[in-house]
Amino acid sequence: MLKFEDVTVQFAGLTAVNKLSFEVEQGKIYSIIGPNGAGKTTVFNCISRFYTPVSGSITFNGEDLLKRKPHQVIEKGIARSFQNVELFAEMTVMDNLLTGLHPQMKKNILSIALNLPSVRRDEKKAVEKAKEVMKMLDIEHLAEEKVSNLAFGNQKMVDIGRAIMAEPKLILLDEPVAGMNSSETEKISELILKLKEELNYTVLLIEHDMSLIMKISDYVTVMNFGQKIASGVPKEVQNNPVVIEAYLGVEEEENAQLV
Ligand SMILES: Nc1ncnc2c1ncn2[C@@H]1O[C@H](COP(=O)(O)OP(=O)(O)OP(=O)(O)O)[C@@H](O)[C@H]1O
Repeated sequence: MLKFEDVTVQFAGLTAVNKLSFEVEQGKIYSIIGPNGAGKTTVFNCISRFYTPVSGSITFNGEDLLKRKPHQVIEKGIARSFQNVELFAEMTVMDNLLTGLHPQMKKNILSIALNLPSVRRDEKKAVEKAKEVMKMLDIEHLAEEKVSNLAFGNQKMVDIGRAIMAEPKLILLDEPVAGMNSSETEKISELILKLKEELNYTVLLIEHDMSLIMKISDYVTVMNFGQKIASGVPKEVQNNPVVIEAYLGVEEEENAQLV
């Protein structure tokens, strides 16, 4: 579904991503892990088209993603949540979710101004959809709360909910459980599995929480200093000495494990 081939990203002499190649298969949970500054978020920013690689190619369902602009990436079916929640703080949860609506459901300005029946019908559908998403996230009771009044864990839920509103084919989740407590983390873990198993989403996940990664990922790629240093199913990666060394910065005994 998503293919990176030899992708390199540089910022004024710093190589943030170095000849990175990987492929994400449809319907799987694919995780990218690595120490701070490894280049993980830069990978997401390339997919979202905020950054342009200096070389390499990125394709989505066979189409060259690098020819697309950020809003076209969303139209192609790729939505994301952000590491540092990016929401409209002074708007309600419901209104924030509505901003994530699939682009096809957004009507042109003229039909909105004329308040056409079709617009009213779509509005109703959109509100129903937002209610469904809130139910899935267990935040229905917060619908009319201002985002700025919410605890951080709930703000993250809304951020993920907004991405789900677009009904993406591929969802990019950047550290979805960072700053969450264990019950919130459990909720997100169940949600990600549900997205895959019930809604057939493909998930690309960046996360530092190793137990979550090991529990829900189908496949893991490990980055360090912009490069892929290992990849495989969770068990393979977990026992790989190169990975352990990258995380700990020191050689560990043979049977050392990440979790
Ligand atoms: N817009 C930018 N301008 C300059 N340098 C950048 C920019 N974006 C990222 N970098 C640098 O690229 C490198 C990779 O950053 P990136 O945010 O992708 O790492 P990361 O693996 O997501 O880290 P973390 O786990 O801490 O979020 C870092 O050295 C970072 O400072």
